[in-house]
Amino acid sequence: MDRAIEINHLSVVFHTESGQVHAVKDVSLTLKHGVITGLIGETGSGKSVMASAILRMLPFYAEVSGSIRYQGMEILEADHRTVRDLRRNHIGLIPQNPSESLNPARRILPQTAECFEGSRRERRNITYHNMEKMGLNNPEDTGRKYPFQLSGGMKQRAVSLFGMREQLDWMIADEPTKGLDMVVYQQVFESLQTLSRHGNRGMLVITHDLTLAVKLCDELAVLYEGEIVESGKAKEVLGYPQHPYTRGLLASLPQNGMHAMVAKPLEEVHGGCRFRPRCPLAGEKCTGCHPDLEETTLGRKVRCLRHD
Ligand SMILES: Nc1ncnc2c1ncn2[C@@H]1O[C@H](COP(=O)(O)OP(=O)(O)OP(=O)(O)O)[C@@H](O)[C@H]1O
Ligand code: NI
Repeated sequence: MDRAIEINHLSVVFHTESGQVHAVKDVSLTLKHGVITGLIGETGSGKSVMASAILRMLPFYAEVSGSIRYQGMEILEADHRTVRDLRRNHIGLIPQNPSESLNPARRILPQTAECFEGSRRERRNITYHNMEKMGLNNPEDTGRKYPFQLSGGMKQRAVSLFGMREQLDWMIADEPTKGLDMVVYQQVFESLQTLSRHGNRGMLVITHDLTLAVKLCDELAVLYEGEIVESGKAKEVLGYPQHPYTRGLLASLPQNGMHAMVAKPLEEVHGGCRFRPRCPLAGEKCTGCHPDLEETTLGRKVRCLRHD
């Protein structure tokens, strides 16, 4: 069976005391199994909310609409048991906030070993093995520690084990390389790549790191204010960006001269293109009309009226 995750017209609105937050707006995206899809965009653009929607981890005050299909099932309508099975046996998550995902009162080994199957000893050995793959080079020592005794980068790698269960079909990694030094970064990068290529694992990688995105990902979607503004092959999207926002992200990298984009306005933009207050190309028609995500060349989509 096709193991793709098909997201169609996904919207997420949070109803909070201070008002509504429309975090994801009509996103349609197919995550193909066997390739690595990257999700990039500034802080607050809706990346983690999308991951939570796939895993049905959104809070009760989130209003979710649209569809997320996986193996013939509608995830958004699945019952509790199915959702539990989905998280345990199908789609693993490497969460963005390792501290929130680790139990502060338990040592690392028992809480990571319970992701794996087998006898106590087998689980321990698999855990140590995977810790080493993730650059935790002294696993016995790490396993004995409590979360507060680990650095941020070590905690990040410890929670990575949550996504490494053998039987998982999919792994969603939310900022898997954040805060890692170069050596460890390389190790984590290689284990993600190996897991995708040889571990028969579909993968969605959420990151701020465009260098990681271009090296690791096959496909890429760029989110801006909860909307996809550009998508396609990672090398093409970042090699020849067509949306002014993607260009802005690239121009702000140190190796490209750190040209900062115009700051995001505090007020939400209503009507027309949401990026226009920051856009160097914005013209009159960008105010009147909200652009669709249109296919420009094969497999490439852009949401802009003025792209070339
Ligand atoms: N539980 C929640 N309740 C209310 N609003 C939320 C909640 N979670 C996220 N949001 C809001 O939804 C929007 C998208 O948040 P999200 O965490 O998906 O951003 P992100 O792209 O993952 O950012 P970052 O790169 O900083 O992790 C933000 O405006 C955020 O404040
Ligand atoms: Ni996030």
